[in-house]
Amino acid sequence: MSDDFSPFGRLALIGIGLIGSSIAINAKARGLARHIAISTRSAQTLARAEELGLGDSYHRDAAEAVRDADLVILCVPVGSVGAVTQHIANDLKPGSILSDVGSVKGSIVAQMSPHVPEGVHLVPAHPIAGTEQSGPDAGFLELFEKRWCILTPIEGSNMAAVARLKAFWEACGSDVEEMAADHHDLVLAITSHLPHLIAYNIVGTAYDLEEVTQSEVVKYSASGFRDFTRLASSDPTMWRDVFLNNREATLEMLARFSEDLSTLQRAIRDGRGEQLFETFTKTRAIRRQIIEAGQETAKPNFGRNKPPKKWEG
Ligand SMILES: NC(=O)C1=CN([C@@H]2O[C@H](COP(=O)(O)OP(=O)(O)OC[C@H]3O[C@@H](n4cnc5c(N)ncnc54)[C@H](O)[C@@H]3O)[C@@H](O)[C@H]2O)C=CC1
Ligand SMILES: O=C(O)C(=O)Cc1ccc(O)cc1
Repeated sequence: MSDDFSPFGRLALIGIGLIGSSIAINAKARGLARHIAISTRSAQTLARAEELGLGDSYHRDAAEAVRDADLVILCVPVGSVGAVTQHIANDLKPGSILSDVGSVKGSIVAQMSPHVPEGVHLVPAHPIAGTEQSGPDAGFLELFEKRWCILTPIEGSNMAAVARLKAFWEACGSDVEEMAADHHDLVLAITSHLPHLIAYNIVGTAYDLEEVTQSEVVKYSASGFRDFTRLASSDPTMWRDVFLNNREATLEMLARFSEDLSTLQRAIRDGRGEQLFETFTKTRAIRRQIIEAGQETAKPNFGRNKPPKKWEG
C-alpha cells in the first residue's frame, strides 16, 4: 500500500477499458481500496475483466456495483456519462465521491450535475495519460506514473472529497492539478483533441490516396506518417464523443490551425524559405521544453504496439 494513503472501503469502476482497468490494477497493486466492484455494459467485456482478475466483484448492473461504494469512478466514453449517472443516482451512498476520467470536462459537469443526489460529492477528473489501445486487456500499472491528472472541482465542491481524490491519484503515481472545467477544455483542445483530429484527417487522406497508389502508402510509410497512424487508430467511439462534447474549443483551435497552415502554404508557394525556417526553429523549442519538463520520459504505450482490439462497448 502507498505510505500515507488510507484505502477506500469499496471502489466502483463503471466501464473497464484502458482507463478503468489501469485504475483497477493500480488500486489492487497499491491497496487503494478494500473491495473493487466492476461493472460494464457488455457481458463479454465483464467476463474478460473477471478472467483478468481486475476486481473483487463483477456486476451487469452498474447500480448494483455502486451500492455502498465510497468512491465511484465512471470510465466510460464522454457521451455516456449522463445516462450512467442517471441510472446509478438512487444507489449512490450519501457521503461518497463520484468522479470520472473523461477527456472533456465542461460537458461532463453539465451531464452529471443534474443527477447527483445531495450529499454525494461530485469531483470530475481527467488523467492525461493514455494510449491508442482500448478494452480491459490494455490496462497497465505504470500508465499514470508521472503523468498529470487534472481535477475540475465544481462550485461548492466538498474540499475534503477533492483532497481525498487527489490523494488517490497521487497514490497511482500522478501529479495532480486543479483547474476550471472550461479552461481544461481549451487547453486540451490544442494539446490533445486537435492532434487526434489532424491524425484522423491525414491518415484518412492517405487512405483515399491509397486507391490510386495501391499499397505504397503502407509500404513506404515514413516514421512521421506512422506516428499519425498510431493516434488515428484510437477508439472511434471515444473520439467521436470528445469532439461532439468539446465542440466550441475544438472549432476555435481548428480555425487558428487552418489560418497558420494557410500561412505556411503561402510561404511554400512563394518560396519564402526564411519564413519556413523561422517557424520550424520556434517549434523545436517546444519539444525541448517538454523533454526538460520530464513529460517525454513516460512512454505512452510501453512497447505495446499491438493492433487495437475491438471491444463491444
Ligand atoms: N484512451 C485514452 O487514452 C484516455 C481516455 N480517457 C477517457 O477515459 C474514458 C474511457 O476511455 P477508455 O478506457 O480509453 O475506453 P475503452 O473503450 O477502453 O473502455 C470504455 C469502457 O466503457 C464501457 N462502456 C461504454 N459505454 C458504456 C455504458 N453506457 N455503460 C457502461 N459501460 C459502458 C465499455 O464496455 C468499456 O468497458 C473516456 O471518457 C475517455 O475520454 C482519458 C484519458 C486517456
Ligand atoms: O495516446 C496518446 O498519445 C494520447 O494522447 C492518449 C490520451 C488520449 C486522451 C486523453 O484524454 C489523454 C491522453
